[in-house]
Amino acid sequence: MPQVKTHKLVFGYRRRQVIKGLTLSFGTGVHGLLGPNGAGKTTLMRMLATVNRPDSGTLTVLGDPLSSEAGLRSVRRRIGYLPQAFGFYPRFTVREFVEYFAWLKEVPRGRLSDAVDRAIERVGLGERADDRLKTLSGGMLRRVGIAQAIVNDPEVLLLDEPTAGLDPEQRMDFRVLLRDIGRDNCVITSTHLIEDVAAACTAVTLIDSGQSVFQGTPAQLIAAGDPDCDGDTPVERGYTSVLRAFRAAS
Ligand SMILES: Nc1ncnc2c1ncn2[C@@H]1O[C@H](COP(=O)(O)OP(=O)(O)OP(=O)(O)O)[C@@H](O)[C@H]1O
Repeated sequence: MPQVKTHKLVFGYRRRQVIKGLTLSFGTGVHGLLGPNGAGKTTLMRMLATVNRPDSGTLTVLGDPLSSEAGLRSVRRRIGYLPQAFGFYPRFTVREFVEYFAWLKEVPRGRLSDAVDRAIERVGLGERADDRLKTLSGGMLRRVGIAQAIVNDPEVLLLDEPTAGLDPEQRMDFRVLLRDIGRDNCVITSTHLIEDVAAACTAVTLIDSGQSVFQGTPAQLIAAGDPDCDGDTPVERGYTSVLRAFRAAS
């Protein structure tokens, strides 16, 4: 059974509908969530992370339809979420910050210290664990954000543009981490970097104007590519081809 399922999901800001009946399914693996600016990726991620409640439709995470407060609390312990813009306390050290999230996620006290150290090591910040956040670079802060998202070994990991600001070497290390976590869990990562999808994702979801355009494997997206479409790589041509076909049909 997929870890995350949406059925006819609808969400709007005031009267403007931005998610328009999305039916999607995400199982074990690494899912790249693609779409143009304003397509609704962040809004969808916030709903999957249980921050925004859908106006209508159903959202099922880890088998729970999220209809009770107890269900919500238990699901939140089992997911990890890196928001597009995440706030942090500049005077906290890396370790204090990640520890704080481990505590929020109710990681058992006996495992907390090891879980924090492991998360910090996995994002390559072991040497900076005792440095204050205000002394870190933008890319390092992004990695702290990833560390807090994985500290509870989440079964569903939601990452909103995680590679923004990472240097090429870090991006490659990050892909290894994604593949590692995605072997047994469901990882959904939104990105504008199509090459990240081709390199690290086992599945792709493409949305436009709050509607589903494509769900399949990177190979299927590449196969959908029209050689005459814009794009420097096969996967970019697949992206522009399916988007163009969807817009022409609607
Ligand atoms: N807090 C808000 N209030 C009102 N409208 C919003 C709000 N947040 C987003 N929107 C609108 O909802 C739509 C979807 O925005 P969203 O941020 O989800 O898109 P996105 O796909 O993540 O875009 P990007 O790639 O630029 O990050 C856009 O039209 C945006 O202007």
